[in-house]
Amino acid sequence: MEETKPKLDSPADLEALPDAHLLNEAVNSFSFEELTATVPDKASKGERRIIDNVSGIIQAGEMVALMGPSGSGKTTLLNLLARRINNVTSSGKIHVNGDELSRSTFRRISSYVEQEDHLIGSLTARETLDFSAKLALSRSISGAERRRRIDALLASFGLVGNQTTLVGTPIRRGLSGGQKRRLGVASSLITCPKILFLDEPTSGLDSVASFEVISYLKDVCKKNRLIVICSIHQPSTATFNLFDSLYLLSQGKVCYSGPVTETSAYFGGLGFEIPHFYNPAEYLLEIINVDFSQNKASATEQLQTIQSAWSSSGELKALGQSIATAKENRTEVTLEPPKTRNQMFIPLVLLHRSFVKSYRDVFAYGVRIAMYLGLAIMMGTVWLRLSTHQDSIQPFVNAIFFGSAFMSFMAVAYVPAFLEDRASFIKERNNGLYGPASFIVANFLIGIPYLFLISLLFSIVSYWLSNFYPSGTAFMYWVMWLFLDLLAAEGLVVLMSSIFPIFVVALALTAFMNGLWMSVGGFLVSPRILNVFWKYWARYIDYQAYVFQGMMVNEFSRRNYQCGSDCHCMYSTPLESQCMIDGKGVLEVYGYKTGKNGEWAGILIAIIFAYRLLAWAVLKIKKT
Ligand SMILES: Nc1ncnc2c1ncn2[C@@H]1O[C@H](COP(=O)(O)OP(=O)(O)OP(=O)(O)O)[C@@H](O)[C@H]1O
Repeated sequence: MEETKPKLDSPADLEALPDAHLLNEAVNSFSFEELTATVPDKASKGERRIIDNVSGIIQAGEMVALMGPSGSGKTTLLNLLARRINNVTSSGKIHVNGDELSRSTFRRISSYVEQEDHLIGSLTARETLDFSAKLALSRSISGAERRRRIDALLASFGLVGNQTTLVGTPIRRGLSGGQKRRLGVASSLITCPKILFLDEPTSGLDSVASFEVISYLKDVCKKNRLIVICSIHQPSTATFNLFDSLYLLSQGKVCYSGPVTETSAYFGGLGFEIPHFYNPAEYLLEIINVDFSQNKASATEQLQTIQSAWSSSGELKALGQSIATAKENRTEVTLEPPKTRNQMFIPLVLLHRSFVKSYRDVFAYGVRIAMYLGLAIMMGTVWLRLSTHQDSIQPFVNAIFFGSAFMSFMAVAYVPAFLEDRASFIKERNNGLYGPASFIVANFLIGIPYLFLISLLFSIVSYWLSNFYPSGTAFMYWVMWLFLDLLAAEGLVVLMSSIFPIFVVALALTAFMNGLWMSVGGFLVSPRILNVFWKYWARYIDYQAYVFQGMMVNEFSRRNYQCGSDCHCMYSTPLESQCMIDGKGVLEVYGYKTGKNGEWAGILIAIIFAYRLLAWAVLKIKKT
């Protein structure tokens, strides 16, 4: 049915502030020829074309919809056009102003907005744009100019009234779905791209919110001569009519490409009259859809008729002519020389952003602080006021194991927060904002104060309640071991989640690795009798082993324990004649030497850096 055109939130929002920086003067046309993508086909053991010979040309100021039934190849085509494809075999040519551009120049003039927003929920709309601007823009751009650009973008996308509203987290409601989408688009415009790709910018939105997103986008596109290409599922009539051109795909082939205003005449000419009061997008999708048809054979025949009509159409010939003319009149894309960004400044901006997130988003660190405090109270009350009688020796050892191994095991709670940060990083890296080194450095630095706070709080509660060796120095050593333990455990989470950025897999693998380190760490099986397979490699890179032995030495190197009234000592040490056990005797059973704190702390620091370095290497290689 024909819908009425929804109204925008506030027409005043559309009175955008001057946004001359967005004006595209460099790109006049974007053309592509004979784009084809193939994937291996398991059924035929051959290849399957998922994009088949697609050509087109888009002029500056034009907003284009890539439309088609589910699985028709919209996302693949969008990724091909954006030169982001990396898991299919592709061929064809892409030109800007009739010229072939290098990948790096293409990156500079284009931006990609993914379906998932990957916005940081605990930032306000304005802060989101401000951090994007700080990351993207050269420091030679003044603060006043940056604020002017942000004001212009907020106004252009109707977000002035919501600039101080949080994006929203699972427990704090923030912007609406449509406002979030508009903010995501606005933040991708901070780098002033000339060509903007959007993957289903209206998915998950109702028709009013979808209309708003697209109409704000159209306004910005027209005013600034941008090229905007959106894949879109099934727009309402009002939204469909906002687009200038349509690329209609089915089974990877073009069924029509050209002005939206001419679709009705074109399909009418083929005998597919779009009924009055019917959503044209819905009708077009219906006539080219084979999957949901009752009669597959006749639907396939109909689709083939439409596709062959297009391939022999005058419109396609005219399109080929326009592409050829653009190539003949090739003009160079002239851009200002790239302004260098201060690479030292980027980790600081990321650090600042993570800091804001960490104190606003209870899930980032708040939940973990509470969890560790709970564990500290549990540990302190279970191993409550242990004495220096020999009966407490084993409970002390057990408590040390719990304090080191279990604490590092619980670092898996960091997986979701890291995956969220990683997703933001991938999006921002793909849009050329910063690389994995800045991300890893900032992520490491922001964790330090929080992990130190967790170590200190945990120790204050549990150390004294359990009655570990009561001296200030021993307490500080304990805090140090725990702190290094948590830094290494977090490094392991970062590494595993970088390799396998899927929540359940990252969680399972981190837990598996920690389980392994726990098993070979020295408590469950004494290093003296650990089998050679594990003994000669795993133990040396097991961060938990160094923490365990450091804490053991901290407790047992300076304390003696009473054997009780019957003078039957569990450990034979030189103090046996005095009915006492020298704590060093306990260490001997485990094979731990004293005086090696510096060496062990050094190895732990090396392991911490190795985890981060490996994570950096993984992020450098893995692009998605
Ligand atoms: N890397 C790949 N390997 C194998 N098949 C692929 C790959 N990428 C896409 N395909 C297949 O290509 C076809 C087109 O996929 P694409 O995601 O581009 O369609 P779409 O129109 O965007 O679908 P939807 O609207 O459901 O998101 C689908 O059949 C999909 O399964």
